Amino acid sequence: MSEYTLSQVAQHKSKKDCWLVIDGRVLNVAKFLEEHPGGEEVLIELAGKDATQAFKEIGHSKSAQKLLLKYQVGVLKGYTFKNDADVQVASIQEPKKKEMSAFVINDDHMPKYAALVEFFLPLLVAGSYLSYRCLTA
Ligand code: HEM
Repeated sequence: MSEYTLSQVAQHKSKKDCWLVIDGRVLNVAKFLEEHPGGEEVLIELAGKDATQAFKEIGHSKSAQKLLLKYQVGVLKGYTFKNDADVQVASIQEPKKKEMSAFVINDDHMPKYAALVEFFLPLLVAGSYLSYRCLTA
């Protein structure tokens, strides 16, 4: 993946050649300008600059974060990613894994436990009631 300095990114600030940086990723958003739900103006205003803060302040969704990857043309020179260049992908996929493991626990253990309680609890109640009636008769 190519590396660019911020001054190299700054040379791409026209509507037809519109680059910006988000989280150390260099993005060419020229083809995304018209599609952006937040309008093209905000992107053009930040063209050639680091738009990380603005992007985060909006609270963009997970799908918006994934969309960043589609427009990536390189990485910012000197930017240190937490793990590796794909840290963003990893952090996007992480919640999915957590959802899956929670789902497996729910699906696997809880119903068995619940079935046991559902079966024995009424028997216990009925048994206790009958014993009480026999003893007090
Ligand atoms: C390549 C970079 C960007 C992508 C892929 C992107 C994508 C999106 C998407 C998919 C949405 C719809 C809402 C959501 O899913 O969160 C959105 C909304 C929006 N975006 Fe971006 N965006 C980018 C950069 C920016 C930047 C740099 C700004 C700067 C301020 C910005 C401002 C907004 C605003 C104001 C909205 C509308 C929020 C609303 O109406 O609730 N976006 N963007």
